[in-house]
Amino acid sequence: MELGNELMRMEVKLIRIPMGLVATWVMLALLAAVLGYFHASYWGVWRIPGPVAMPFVGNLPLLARDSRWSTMRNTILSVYQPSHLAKLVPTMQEVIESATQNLLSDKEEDIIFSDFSLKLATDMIGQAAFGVDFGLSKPFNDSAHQSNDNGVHDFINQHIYSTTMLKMDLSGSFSIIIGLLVPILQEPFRQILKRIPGTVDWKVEKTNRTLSSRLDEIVAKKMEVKDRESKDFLSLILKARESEAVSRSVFTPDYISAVTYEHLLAGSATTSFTLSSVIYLVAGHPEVEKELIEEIDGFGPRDQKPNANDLQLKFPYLDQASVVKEAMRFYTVSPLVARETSKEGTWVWLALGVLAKDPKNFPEPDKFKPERFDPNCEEEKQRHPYANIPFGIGPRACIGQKFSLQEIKLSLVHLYRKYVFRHSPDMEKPLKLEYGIVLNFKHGVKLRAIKRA
Ligand code: HEM
Repeated sequence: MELGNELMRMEVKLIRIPMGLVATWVMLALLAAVLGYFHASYWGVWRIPGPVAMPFVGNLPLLARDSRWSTMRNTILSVYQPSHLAKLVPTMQEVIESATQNLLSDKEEDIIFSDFSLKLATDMIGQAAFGVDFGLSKPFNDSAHQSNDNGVHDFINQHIYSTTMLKMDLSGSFSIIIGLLVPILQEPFRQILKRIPGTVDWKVEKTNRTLSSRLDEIVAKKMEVKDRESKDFLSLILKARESEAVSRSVFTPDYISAVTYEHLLAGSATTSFTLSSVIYLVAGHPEVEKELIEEIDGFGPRDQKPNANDLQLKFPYLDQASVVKEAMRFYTVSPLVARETSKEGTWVWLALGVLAKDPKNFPEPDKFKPERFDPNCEEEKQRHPYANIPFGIGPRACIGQKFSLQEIKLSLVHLYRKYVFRHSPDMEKPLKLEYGIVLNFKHGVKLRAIKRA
C-alpha cells in the first residue's frame, strides 16, 4: 500500500513537470502563430515601401483607421442583408415589369439595350436605396412620365455623361491624361481646367454639380419627411445621424451627398453593364441561350414569380454557377480596384480584369464558356479561389453584390420569359468597349428583341 502510494506520488510528479513545460510551449507557439499571422503580409512585401508592421500587432491598427468608412458601412449593411433583400423582390419585379412594357413596340425594331438597362438599374437603385421613383423606365405613355420627361431626360443624360467620363485612358479629360503621365499634376490641372469654360474638365464639373444638386434635393426631402418606417439606404443614414452623437459628426451633409452620389454610380452603371453583357453574349451563343431558356421555362408557368429563395436555388445555370458568372469574367465591369496605403500614400492597384483573363486559371480566356464554372468541372475544381473576384475581396468588397445579383437574375428570368435577343446588324463586331473607372460600351449594345410565342 505504502509502495503503491509512493509510486502514485512519483507518477504525479513525473506528469506535473512536463505538463507545465507543455503549457509554456503551447503558449509560445500560439503567440508565434498570432504574430506570424499579423506580420505575414509584411514579410511578403518587405521590399516595397509602406507602413511598417508594429511589434506584436503588425498591421492590425490600420484596419481600424478609417473609422468614418466603417461607421458608414456598418450603418448601411442591413440594407444589403439577405433578409432585407428578399423583401425587395416585389419592388424589383414591379420596376422590371414596368420597364419591359417599354422595351418593344409592335413593329420589330432594334433597341439600344444598354440604355434600357441603365434606366432600369438606376430606377432600381432609386427605389431600393433612396426610396425615390426616378421613373426613368416607365412606359412613355405614362402621364407622370410625360410631364416629367424633360427633367428625367436631363437627369439620365447627366448620369450617363458623368459615368462615361470616368475614364482612365487618353480619351478622358485633359487632367486625367496629365494624371496618367505625371500623377502629381492631375489635381492642380483639374482645379484650373474646371474653371475654364469649354474644357472637358469644366463640363464634367458642371454636370457633376447639377447631378449632385439633384441628389441633394432628394436628401433634403428625405430629411424633411422623416419616414421612420422606410428602410432604404438613405433613411438608415439619416436615422443613424439623428440617434447617435458619433454619427452626426461622421455623416455631415457633405459626406451624405458624396456617398449618395457614389451609391448611385456604384449601383447603376455596374449592374446595367452586366445585364447588357449577359444578354449580348447569350445572343451570340445559341447553345447557351437554349439551355438557359429551358431552365427558365422549367421553373413553372410564366406568371409564377420567383422569390429570393427560388432565385438562389432554382436557376443554377443562370446563376453564379454559370452564365452570369462567366459573363462577369468575360467583361469585368470594374477592371481595377484601387487602394492608397495609409502612411506613404502609395497607390496599389488590383487588376481584376487581368486576373479574369489569366489562361492559367481560365484556359481559352477569350471564349465565352459558362460551363467552366460548373462545380463538377475539372477547371472549376482546380482554379484558385480568388481568380474570379468581380466584386472585389476583403472588408471593402462590394456591399451591393447580393443586391445586384438578385436584380440581374430577376431581370433575366423576366426578359427571357418574353423575348429572345439577336445582335442588330448595325452593331460593330467585335463589340467596342470604353475603359473607364467602370467599363462601358462605346456605341451601346444594339439588339433586336423578338417576342416569344
Ligand atoms: C454587377 C454589379 C457590381 C459590380 C461588378 C460591383 C463591383 C464592385 C467593386 C469591384 C468594388 C470595389 C471593391 C473593393 O474596393 O475591393 C465595389 C464597391 C462598392 N460597390 Fe459595387 N459592384 C456592383 C454593384 C453594386 C451595387 C448594386 C451597389 C449598391 C446598391 C454597389 C455599391 C458599392 C459600394 C457602396 C462600394 C464601396 C464599398 C466600400 O468601400 O465599403 N455595387 N463594387
